[in-house]
Parts: sequence; C-alpha cells; structure tokens
Amino acid sequence: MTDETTSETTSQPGKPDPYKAATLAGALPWLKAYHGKIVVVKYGGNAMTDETLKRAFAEDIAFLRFAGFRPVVVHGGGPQISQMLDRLGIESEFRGGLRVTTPQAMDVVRMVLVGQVQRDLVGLINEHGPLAVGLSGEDAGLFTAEATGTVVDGQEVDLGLVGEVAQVRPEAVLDLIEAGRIPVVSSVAPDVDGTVHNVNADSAAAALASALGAEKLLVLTDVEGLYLDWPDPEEVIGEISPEALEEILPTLASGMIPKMKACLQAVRGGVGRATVVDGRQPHAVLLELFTDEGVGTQVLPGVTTKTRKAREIQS
Ligand SMILES: Nc1ncnc2c1ncn2[C@@H]1O[C@H](COP(=O)(O)OP(=O)(O)O)[C@@H](O)[C@H]1O
Ligand SMILES: CC(=O)N[C@@H](CCC(=O)OP(=O)(O)O)C(=O)O
Repeated sequence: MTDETTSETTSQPGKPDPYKAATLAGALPWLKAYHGKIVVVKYGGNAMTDETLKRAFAEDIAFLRFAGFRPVVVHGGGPQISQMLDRLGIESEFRGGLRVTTPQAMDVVRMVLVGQVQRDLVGLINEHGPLAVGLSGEDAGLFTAEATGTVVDGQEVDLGLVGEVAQVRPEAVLDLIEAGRIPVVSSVAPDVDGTVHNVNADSAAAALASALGAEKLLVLTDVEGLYLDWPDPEEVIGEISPEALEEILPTLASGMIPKMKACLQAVRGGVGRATVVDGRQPHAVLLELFTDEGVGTQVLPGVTTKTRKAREIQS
C-alpha cells in the first residue's frame, strides 16, 4: 500500500485521519483482485505460541471473510504436539522435517490437533460471528492418506503412521464456503483401510489449495521467509520460480523441507502463488495480502530468483 502521508499526519482526536483513509484506499486493488477468491491460509504451530498473536490471526481471517474473500484455514500444531508428548513421557523425533509417528504418538497427534488446536482457532474466529467450522481429513472423506517415508542422507527412513494426502474430496469444504463459513482443517487423515495417519500440515494445505483451485496459499511460520543462507541467515529470498525452488529443495533443512515442497506442490497443482510469511508479526495475513511490496518468500511461476533486498531496491 502506498502511504503518501507522514507520521505527523496521524490521528488527532476529533479530526479525520488521512493516514487511515490512505491505508484503506490502498487496499482497494487487493480487495478487487481477491473478491470471491479462495485463499488457503496455513497457520503453523510455531506462529501460535502467543494468545495475542492467535487473536490477531483470528481477526485477520474474519476480516478476509467480511471483505469478500473466501478464506480456508489449515492449521499445524507441531510444538503443541511435542509438548503433550513430553508431558505424557512419549518420545518423538523428526526426520527430514517430519515426525516419526508410532500408534501411541498418533493418538496424541489427533487429540492435540483436532481436540485442542482446531477447537481453539474455531472459538477465536467465532468471536467475530458464527463463521468457523472445524473438520479434519476424516470428515466427509476430505482426505485419503497414503503412508510415506522419507529419504535422509540418501537413506530411506520409515516414519510409521505418517501419510501424504493421496486424494482430496473437497465437497464438504466447498459446501461450507458456499454457506459463507470458514473451514478450519486439521491435518490427520485415514488411509484406504481407515487407519488414521499424521500428515504434515503444510503438505495438507497444499493438497487442499490445489483441489479447491485456490488463488493463493499463504503459509505462516516463525521465520521471515526462506533464507538463502541458513543456518546463518541474512538474506531472505523474496521471490522464486517453481523450477528454481525445485533445484534448491535438496539443500534445505528441517521444517523448511515440507514447507517449500508444499509451496512447490501447490503452484504446480494450479494455485496462483504460494507465500511463506512470518506469522510472529501481528496481523501477518493482512500485511501480506494488502501490501504491494510483499513480505516473506513468494513462489510464483515465471519470476527470476530475487532476495527481498533486491526486490525492495527494484520497486
Ligand atoms: N533456509 C531456511 N530458511 C528459513 N528457515 C529454515 C531454513 N532451513 C530450516 N529452517 C527452519 O525451519 C523452521 C520452520 O519450520 P517449522 O518449524 O516446521 O515451522 P511451522 O511450525 O511453522 O510449520 C524455521 O523455524 C527454521 O528453524
Ligand atoms: C508428519 C508430521 O510431522 N506432522 C506434523 C503435524 C503438525 C504440523 O505439521 O504442525 P506445524 O505446521 O506446526 O509444523 C507433526 O506431527 O508435528
């Protein structure tokens, strides 16, 4: 959004505030572009550690709905699951960014994601009206999972009850959207035999965004975006094409592996663009959707890779 006013022009009691008007007017192109469009927002567990942040997130989602977007939330909850597993004395480890999930751990994953994190988010969004409805991959055949392993240092690793979404039946979500509701989706899903699997929430969000033909996938996490130089981060990649992302995927570490794979999968699956943003910033969703400069890392067909600094200099 362009701001042609200065901070000195900000509100004075009893006087119209030109800064606020400029901010609202600057949102017009985005309101037009996204009107009636489906935007899938993946809310990562690392960006929901603080109550104020969660409330701001819920406000943003309600705002989008009242502004004429069709928001769909897919949530994570990795740290919340780890905390509960710790409390119960159940060990868990991550391989290639995915949790090795025993049947005992799976019960906890399902309980925390569907019974806690999803309920909390639904409640917070519904403080703004009867909007949010929670569901998981188990509801109305939404997701069918297929067991998956991963490759770490060239070795196949068995992840137990971890799955990928092999099939999406988006009807239940589409019905809710049509009724003006906001679906809030948890990433657990049965396989064809009904055994429930733990699906990484980034990858579930990507599969759903593609099946819904979403305009955009927005991924909220706890870093500014994809750093070019992890683990000594300085430069954030501002934009990158699917081809360039595919090339650097094997060099990525930990949680960024499923996240960037998901962005790639979404864009390849027909989603207009996928963006990773810092969810630790209050109102990150509004900032991203209503700003020209863009924040975070955007995966977009046809662009040349640019760091955020280079993008700022150019614009
Ligand atoms: N190149 C990179 N750029 C940014 N973060 C990275 C990179 N490589 C690894 N990471 C790690 O990935 C984490 C995000 O993934 P994850 O913890 O799974 O988040 P979420 O809970 O939001 O899904 C970051 O906090 C960071 O520690
Ligand atoms: C297979 C796998 O790793 N599943 C994840 C599901 C939750 C998730 O993805 O949460 P975030 O988005 O907060 O990381 C897990 O068990 O932590």
